[in-house]
Amino acid sequence: MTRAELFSQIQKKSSFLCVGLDADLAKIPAHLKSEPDPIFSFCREIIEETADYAVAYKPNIAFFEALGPTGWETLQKVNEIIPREIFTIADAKRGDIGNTSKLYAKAFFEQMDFDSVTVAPYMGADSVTPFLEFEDKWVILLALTSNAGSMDFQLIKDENGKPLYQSVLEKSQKWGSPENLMYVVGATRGELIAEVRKLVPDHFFLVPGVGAQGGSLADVAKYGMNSSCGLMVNSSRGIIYASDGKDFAKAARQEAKKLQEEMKSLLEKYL
Ligand SMILES: O=C(O)c1cc(=O)[nH]c(=O)n1[C@@H]1O[C@H](COP(=O)(O)O)[C@@H](O)[C@H]1O
Repeated sequence: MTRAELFSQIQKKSSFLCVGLDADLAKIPAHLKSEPDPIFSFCREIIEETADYAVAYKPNIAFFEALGPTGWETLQKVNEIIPREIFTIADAKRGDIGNTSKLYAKAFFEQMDFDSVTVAPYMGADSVTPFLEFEDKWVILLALTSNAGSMDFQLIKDENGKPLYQSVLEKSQKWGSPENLMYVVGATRGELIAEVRKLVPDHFFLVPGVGAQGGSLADVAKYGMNSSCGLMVNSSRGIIYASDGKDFAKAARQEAKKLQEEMKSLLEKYL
């Protein structure tokens, strides 16, 4: 998917919502457990009920890998039922020496036809660029993550006072462009999102951390929105586990709708 196509969908739906498919067998409603593929049934209903409000879906690969070989088949099936105009993110956080990264890229872009994959920058240019060689496919590079552990490395300052995440942003911009490279910036980072936006004015950000992790959607829009929106804000547990009863998908729809309505007013305010 191109950047223009993504932006046009954001405008059409008045939404920049990414629904995170962190589908955990231990948390899905009990009545689904007798289905032949409970995780697929769960994701299918969630997708059907939230597709009107979502511009992206982000299956977190760990939740599928943890099921063993059948988990990969489930992931493939889930990706195939996501409507084609909706952006898909394989949240796999990959990155390795070049020839290995190339095969990770083939797995997610060719075997499974995801639009994007999350990649860790730690191993540097040759671990990331193999993912950037696929037409209309995207790397979403971890920049400033939402978790407490982001302090351990990302916020460490060099001798000039520059935090590591800023070096990641500066250097990695040379590897790709706003047409094939996005950044993960946690919603829990508040005003630091503005610092990131200053360094990368045009790139899209994937912003996890609203909902269960407590980040503020209003702050994300205030500090991070650009003239093409430039944001996809993810919520996983806050949407998909809104209810653990038979009404789980309808409850997910309500949560997605609530976020979309807030996003609509933020788009009207800042775009
Ligand atoms: O790359 C990510 O998606 C990600 C980066 C980050 O900094 N923080 C973060 O929470 N995530 C992912 O975003 C999702 C957040 O889920 P919820 O907290 O349930 O909304 C999970 O799939 C995380 O793996």
